[in-house]
Order: sequence, then C-alpha cells, then structure tokens
Amino acid sequence: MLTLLTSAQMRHADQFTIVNKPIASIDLMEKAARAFVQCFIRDEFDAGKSIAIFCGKGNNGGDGLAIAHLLLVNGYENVKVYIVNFSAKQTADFAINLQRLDESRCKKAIINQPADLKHIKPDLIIDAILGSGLNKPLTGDYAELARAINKLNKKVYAVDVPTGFFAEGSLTSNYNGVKAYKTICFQRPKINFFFPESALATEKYEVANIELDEDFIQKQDTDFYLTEEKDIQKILKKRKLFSHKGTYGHALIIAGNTNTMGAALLASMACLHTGAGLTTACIPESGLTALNTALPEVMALLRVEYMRIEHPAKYQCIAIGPGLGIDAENERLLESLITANRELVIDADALNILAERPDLIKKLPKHSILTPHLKEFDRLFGEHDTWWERVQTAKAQARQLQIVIVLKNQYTFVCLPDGKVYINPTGNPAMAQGGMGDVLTGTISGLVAQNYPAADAVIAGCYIHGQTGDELAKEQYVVTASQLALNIAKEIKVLTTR
Ligand SMILES: NC(=O)C1=CN([C@@H]2O[C@H](COP(=O)(O)OP(=O)(O)OC[C@H]3O[C@@H](n4cnc5c(N)ncnc54)[C@H](OP(=O)(O)O)[C@@H]3O)[C@@H](O)[C@H]2O)[C@@H](O)CC1
Ligand SMILES: Nc1ncnc2c1ncn2[C@@H]1O[C@H](COP(=O)(O)OP(=O)(O)O)[C@@H](O)[C@H]1O
Repeated sequence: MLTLLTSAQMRHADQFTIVNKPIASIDLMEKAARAFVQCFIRDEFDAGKSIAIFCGKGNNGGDGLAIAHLLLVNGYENVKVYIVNFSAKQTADFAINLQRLDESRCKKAIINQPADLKHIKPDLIIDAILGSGLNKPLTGDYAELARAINKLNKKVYAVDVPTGFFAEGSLTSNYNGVKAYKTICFQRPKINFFFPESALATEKYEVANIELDEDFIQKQDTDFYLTEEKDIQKILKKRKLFSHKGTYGHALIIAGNTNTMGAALLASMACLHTGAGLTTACIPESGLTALNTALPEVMALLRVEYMRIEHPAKYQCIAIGPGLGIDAENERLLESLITANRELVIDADALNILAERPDLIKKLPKHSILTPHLKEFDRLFGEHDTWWERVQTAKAQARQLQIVIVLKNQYTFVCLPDGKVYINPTGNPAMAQGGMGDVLTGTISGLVAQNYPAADAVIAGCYIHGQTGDELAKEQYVVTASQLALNIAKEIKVLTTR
C-alpha cells in the first residue's frame, strides 16, 4: 500500500530527507527538476518546439528555473522563462536558481501583470507558478494569469501540481487555476488526483521519483492509501492440492427481477469466475430458463422460497441487490437477513431499500459490505456537494457502523471500519457500461465465499475487477460486463503466478 500524504506531510518528508540523507535543499530541487525533465522528454521528444516556462518565486518556481536549464542542456533550443513577479517574496532556492539561470544563455522575461502575456505564442507551456505551497484560492493577478494561460490553448505540463489546484481537501466545480494536460508530481500522487473534480485541473498525472526517504513516508499517519499490485498478490491464495468445491465456499446471490434478470446472471457469473466453490442465484421464477441456459454451473433458489434462507449458515457469503427490484417482499427479505445478523454484501436496489429504511442501516451486521455508486451513496447518507465531503462521510459511516463501504467511481474508495481509505487504481472509461457494478458485486462475493476477510475481499475484488477491464481495454473500445466477468479467472491466474 502506498501512503498518500498531505502537502504538509510531504514538506516534512522533504525536510526529513534533507536532514537525514543528507542532501542540500538546492540539490533536492535539482533532483526534482531532473526527474521532471526525464518524464517530460519521454513525452515531448521534439526539441525544436518552443517552450514557455512560467515560474513563480517560491520553490515551485525554483523547480521551473532548474527545468529550463536542464531542457537547454538536453538540446531544447527554444526555451524561455517567464518570471511571474506578483510578489516581492522569493525563496532562497529560487534565488540560487535564478542566479544560475542569469549566468546561462536561457532567455528570460518578467511578467508584472497578466496583460504581459499577450504576445506569447509557445508550442508548449510548463507551469511552475504555484505548487504545493498554495494556501488560498487564486484571486486577482494570479487568477487572471491562469485564465490567460488557459486561453492560449496550448498543452500545459504542470510541475508537481497545476497552479491553483489544492492537493487535498474539497475541490469546487468552479476551478479557476491552470488547466494542465499532464501533471508531473514528485514522489507521490496528490490525494486529490483521485477525486473526479480533479479532471478540471489535469487530464493525467505521472509520478516522478525524487528519492525522498521512503521509510519515513510509509510510516506517516494517513487515512489514504493507494492499493498496489503486490498487495493483491499478498492477499490472493493459490488453489490448494486435494481441494474440492466445498473448500471454496458457497455464495448466495439474491438478485434479478422480470426486467433485470441480467443483473443476477452477471453477478452470479462473476462469482463463479472468481472461484466460489458453489454459487446459488436466488431469483424469481421468470429467470429460471435464462439462468439454466446461460450459467449451467449456477444453482437456482426461487425467490418465493426465500424463507429457506433463514438458515443462512449454509452460505459463506450472501449478496443481495443487483436488479432486485424494490417492493414489500424484497424489503421483508432484506430486513430478515439483517435481523439474522449475518454479514452481507449489499448493492443496488438493496441499497435503495436501505435508503428508505434508516432504522435498518443502524442494524447492519458488522463487516457487511456496501457497494454504492455516487447516487446510491447520497440516497443512503445525504446529498454531498463535493467528492471530498462524500468520502469523509463514507469514512465516518464505515467507522461508526463497523462496515466496509465501497464508494464506486473511476477510482473506487474502499472505506474500512478502522477509518482508513484504500483507493483502487485500476479500471478505465471503457468499463463505463451498465452491469459493471453487478460484476463487481459478484467478484467481491466470490472472494468472501472463499473466506477472505471483508476488507481483503473488497480491496482485491476492486483491483481484479478494474485490472481485468484494463487488460480488455488494451484492445477494445468498450468492455462489456459479461466479457469482464468471463475474464476474471484469467486475471486472477496472472496475479497469483506473477
Ligand atoms: N525542498 C523542497 O521542499 C522541495 C520542494 N519542491 C517544490 O516546491 C514546491 C512547493 O514550494 P513552496 O513551498 O515554496 O510553495 P509554492 O507552491 O512555490 O508557493 C510559493 C508561495 O506562494 C504563495 N501563495 C500561495 N497561495 C497563493 C495564492 N493563492 N495566491 C498568491 N500567492 C499564493 C505563498 O506565499 P504566502 O501567501 O504564504 O506569502 C507560497 O509560500 C513543490 O510544489 C515542489 O514543486 C521540489 O523542488 C522538491 C523539493
Ligand atoms: N470510467 C471508469 N473507470 C473505472 N471504473 C469504472 C468506470 N466507469 C465505471 N467503472 C466501474 O464500473 C462499476 C459501475 O458500477 P455501477 O454504477 O453500480 O454499475 P451498474 O449498476 O450498471 O452495474 C464500478 O465498479 C466502477 O468502478
């Protein structure tokens, strides 16, 4: 798990590295500039392009000056630095790099007001005006300059963070900073890169390693972690010798309705391919033919016979919700399961039923797993203006109710009962199609059935789901939910043998 740090914590990591490595602060800045240039050159190898580098007078601007010098050394001839002179203050390392630049042949101009930007026509822009030192929203000249840079309509590479972008905390939908094509940040992604509103500030990001003290960074007290492939490899177990279907658990998927039987099929299919020993779909009678035709391995339990579930010990996992439908019968079924105090995987319509029954939310069995998308989440826990606020609520609710909340999005936030949030890095827009959430529910259920603890099942389930989608998207414009379900077993094999 990679710890994700706030700007203040990153500053401590800088300082710790400076003192303990030891390395002079100006040398660390040089390292950052080198790391940036290495990434930049990989993308923009045409050294003939004209590059405008906008530098503030803090350390972010100091990086910009060092980057200018390094680009010249690397053969980029048309580099020009624009010093943004809106403040009298400058940092010591900025001053050192400015002197170095003055001694070089790099072209330089001073921007005293945003209007000075009028005649600039670069091919590319590097934004090093304000970095992680941003401490208030942009106003006045800074806001106007950002607007003017955006109006140039050029590809912008941001150093560490786009000017005006807060690395953590609530992001508003009226972002007024620099809009970057790519942000090349140092050592760790910023927490806010994983929140959907960040798309207004940067299309993508890349992390450049500047050799800060990793041990120190990993030990920092944080609520945010980024899941890595090696974590999943640690979680997943190989199939055992002499094992049989009983070894891998029995999952019950309560799902489907007349017009939404596909959801039950998709969730059951994913459960099957994730490796549950047995899968039973609890569906209405109208779905029997479809189930028996499409998924001969899956057993059926008619929903009218649901009272049989009153002996839930038979199942190692009970999931409820995909395509379920909202009616009194299903509400009664959900209530009886919650009252039986067996941990559940709860998705889709079962979440919508819960939203109407706050009394049941309070009674949720500990370690139950809720998998809401944005709308389901807000129906359950109230409207939120920003994703940051939504994740804060998810964290608090997961802790208070001692459950796992899987808040789904491009980057899914897995909120655990201990208040920690694990951000899932896999998945892609080719997966943005109906049924994908049903497949996630089936994947998580398949892992719970195999006796993985709730937290492991969810962290691994989200990763596998997204990774399977990523592999398919390499060759496809869109990935359908059933295709994804069919490919899960292949991806788990890769993850357990790599
Ligand atoms: N050794 C290291 O530490 C390393 C650091 N590195 C680099 O340093 C960057 C952080 O640099 P930094 O801390 O100097 O802050 P930076 O972003 O340049 O801002 C400067 C000043 O701007 C001001 N300001 C803030 N908000 C404002 C606003 N809205 N409108 C107007 N002004 C505003 C504020 O001044 P204040 O308002 O407090 O007087 C602030 O102090 C980091 O992103 C990375 O690129 C790398 O080289 C790796 C090694
Ligand atoms: N752009 C995307 N990038 C990554 N994952 C995505 C993207 N779009 C959708 N997904 C994934 O697909 C699933 C969609 O879930 P949900 O909205 O419940 O779908 P449905 O209700 O149609 O089954 C989630 O796991 C989500 O993370």
